Amino acid sequence: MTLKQLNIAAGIIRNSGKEIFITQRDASSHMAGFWEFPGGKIEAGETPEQAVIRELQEEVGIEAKAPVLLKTLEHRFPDRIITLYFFLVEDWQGEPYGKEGQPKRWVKQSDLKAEEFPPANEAVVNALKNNEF
Ligand SMILES: Nc1nc2c([nH]c(=O)n2[C@@H]2O[C@H](COP(=O)(O)OP(=O)(O)OP(=O)(O)O)[C@@H](O)[C@H]2O)c(=O)[nH]1
Ligand SMILES: [Mg+2]
Repeated sequence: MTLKQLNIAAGIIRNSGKEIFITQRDASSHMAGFWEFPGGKIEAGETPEQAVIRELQEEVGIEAKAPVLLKTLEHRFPDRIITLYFFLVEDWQGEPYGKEGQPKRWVKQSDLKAEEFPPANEAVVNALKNNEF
């Protein structure tokens, strides 16, 4: 069996009150119903940074400025292997919203719950909860 290999860039959008903007994955998508850091697939010819900037425009309607790469990790799902690039975004223009109609909320960093996110997010969510970033 060959597993799909995907490269994903996601943005951890954090405001000055240490709240993080998260969105809920569509019922028809992989990891449906889980909450996520907005983002998506890195396209051919794009850097991870270019991809996170584009995805945040498309999904939540902001212009991210100077995203900072926090963590890169690989996760094997039953049907795919993904490499995730997590960026911290603390500077942006616009107000993030669910541009594709997806539910969204701001959550205090300390109130994040790893079990609400796909399993690949566990380490980064726990690091945020523990104030490592
Ligand atoms: N955006 C995002 N994706 C994540 C996270 N954690 C995680 O495992 N993923 C997985 O990474 C992949 C992201 O792909 P996506 O569905 O967002 O891709 P995309 O925005 O390019 O969507 P499209 O395929 O509809 O164009 C999915 O398999 C998703 O389950 C996360 O925190 N944010
Ligand atoms: Mg996406």
